[in-house]
Amino acid sequence: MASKRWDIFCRVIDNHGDVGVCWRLCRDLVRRGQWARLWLDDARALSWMAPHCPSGLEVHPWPDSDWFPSGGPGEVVIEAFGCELPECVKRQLPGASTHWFNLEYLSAEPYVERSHGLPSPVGFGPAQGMTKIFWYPGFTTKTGGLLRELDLLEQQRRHQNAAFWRRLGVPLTPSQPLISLFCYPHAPVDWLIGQLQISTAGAPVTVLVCGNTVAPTQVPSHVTVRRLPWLSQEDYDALLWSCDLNVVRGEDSLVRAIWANKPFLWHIYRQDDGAHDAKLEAFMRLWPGGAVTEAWRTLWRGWNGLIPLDTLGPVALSPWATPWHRVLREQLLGQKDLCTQLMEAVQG
Ligand SMILES: Cc1cn([C@H]2C[C@H](O)[C@@H](COP(=O)(O)OP(=O)(O)O[C@H]3O[C@@H](C)[C@H](O)[C@@H](O)[C@H]3O)O2)c(=O)[nH]c1=O
Repeated sequence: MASKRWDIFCRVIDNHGDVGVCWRLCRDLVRRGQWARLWLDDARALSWMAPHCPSGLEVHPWPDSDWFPSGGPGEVVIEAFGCELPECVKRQLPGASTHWFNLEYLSAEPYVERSHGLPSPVGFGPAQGMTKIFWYPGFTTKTGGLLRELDLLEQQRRHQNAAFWRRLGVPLTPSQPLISLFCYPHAPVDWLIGQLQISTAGAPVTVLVCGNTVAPTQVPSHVTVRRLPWLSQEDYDALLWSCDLNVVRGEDSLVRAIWANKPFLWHIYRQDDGAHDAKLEAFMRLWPGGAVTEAWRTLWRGWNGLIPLDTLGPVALSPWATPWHRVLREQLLGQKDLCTQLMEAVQG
């Protein structure tokens, strides 16, 4: 496809998912020969998430109300997660840009298929006459898809665990399970560590505490807890490939946990109106049936506070290799990734 100029706008709400998704998208676009500019109101997280900027990709501060570079916006403009475009950009859209997308949050709920691709014609204001398209990432062929680099499987094949752990300074103990832990502060982390003791019958386990995750306080002697610094996004992805069980949070890490091909536990972003409940259930409906899968659903509900933990009884987290995550991954690998779909949408 011919090279186009893409402008992606993102305002950081909290945490790192918004920047994480936009950076990933930009990176993927430039790897496919596109030009991308990422406009951020808070770029601090990029210092660890993205220490290297690939050529073809520029990061800029959020444009102020009356300044935008000469040349105007690119052919494709993406406002991420409903962030309102700056006035100066809106004014220049007609005539400059042929495509305008609002990239939405990821969900497996049914509204995603209904809403993906819906046009919103702008009837007044500086961008009058333009049409904004709602782009919903998702888990079915009727949605905008998931971010997945074209060479992801090749990268995973080439990945060398031992060298990776050496670089991270994590000592390896043969056959000792490794667990990555990335979750919100309200997660019942001590409970999880207690369950590990049951699952492994007291055999040694290493828990790698990621980012700003609160470390467990009640640590039995067979559990080693190590804190990792914020890693680059590429290293974080590789961490998920290298662990035996991944605990992830938010949406970007969820997708990466799926691609990692390892069992995982999702700590969903909690919403005040309780909307996360339906979102979690919708995601778990993607899984295949069976008793083991059902046990994992119960575990996920407990971990996310949807059912009381004391009704769960001991939870067997092992064997680590439960089949449901593999089935899901295989199914999703057969679908077109988000970047391919977006590029096809703007072709011509
Ligand atoms: C732990 C870690 C994460 N990361 C990256 C992976 C992801 O791109 C990003 C984390 O984003 P998420 O997984 O989505 O979790 P998050 O909790 O940080 O982001 C959240 O932000 C809220 C505003 C959204 O509404 C939520 O839905 C969610 O996206 O950080 C690293 O690059 N290095 C690290 O060491």
